[in-house]
Amino acid sequence: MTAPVLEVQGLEKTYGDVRAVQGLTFQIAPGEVLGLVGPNGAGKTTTLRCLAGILPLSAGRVGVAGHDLASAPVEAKRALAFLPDEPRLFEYLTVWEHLNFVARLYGVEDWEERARALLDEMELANKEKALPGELSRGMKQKLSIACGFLHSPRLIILDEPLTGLDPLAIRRMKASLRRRAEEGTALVLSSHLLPLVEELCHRILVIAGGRVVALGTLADIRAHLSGPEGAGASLEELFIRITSAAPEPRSERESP
Ligand SMILES: Nc1ncnc2c1ncn2[C@@H]1O[C@H](COP(=O)(O)OP(=O)(O)OP(=O)(O)O)[C@@H](O)[C@H]1O
Repeated sequence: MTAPVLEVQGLEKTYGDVRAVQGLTFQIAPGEVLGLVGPNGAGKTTTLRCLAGILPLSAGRVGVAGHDLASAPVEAKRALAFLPDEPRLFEYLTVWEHLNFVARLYGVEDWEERARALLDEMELANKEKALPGELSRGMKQKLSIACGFLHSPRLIILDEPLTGLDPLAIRRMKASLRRRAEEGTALVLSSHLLPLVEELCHRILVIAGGRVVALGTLADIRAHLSGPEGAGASLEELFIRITSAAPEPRSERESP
């Protein structure tokens, strides 16, 4: 069996006395796309930020491409890209300078050729000299994604990747993500757009109240949760059924 790109074991994150995420354990293989879905406040963003090494875990471990995120953070982070829902750009760097900066950070040697290809792919080829202030919301999102793809990460973590994109850009972005998965990149994708998750993801992790309530293919989740009568249920129908009974995030003052 190929080694997993992402290994998560017993991930737990508390903020003060709020247990935002607990007992999260899963693995992702190369080329696999995992969808992370759950109601508002379920713990999705917290989970993604823990996987990216932005938030320290309260308990558990995360391994990326065989590197432990706590004991070998540089190696682990070198293997991943995190694309938050709000693009974060440098106000005084142009589009091209962003790519140059990222290339230098990650030591990408043939970056100019890759950067040009990515700008073409993201339809930003005529914006090389533009500053972020001159870009639309969707263009900023595309630049952030181009920066994330530049070092060919083994794992791409995306929070609501389609926010702000127009219908054509959405179609192209889905194709870009699918292509990277076919090339062996593992993806974790969090979204409230359930048809997107249904379309792109091989497996789906449903989280509610900080806990995993379902993990598997859509067919697994259907079979497990809805019985024969729900055989044709969409992810949206299953989601509503699963999460309407799920708990709120727990306070540590409550009993476990
Ligand atoms: N910085 C913080 N300090 C304290 N509590 C936090 C913090 N960030 C998140 N929380 C709490 O942790 C829980 C999980 O929040 P999180 O943002 O991970 O949820 P989410 O699934 O991403 O929600 P949404 O779909 O609304 O974006 C919530 O109860 C939230 O109030």
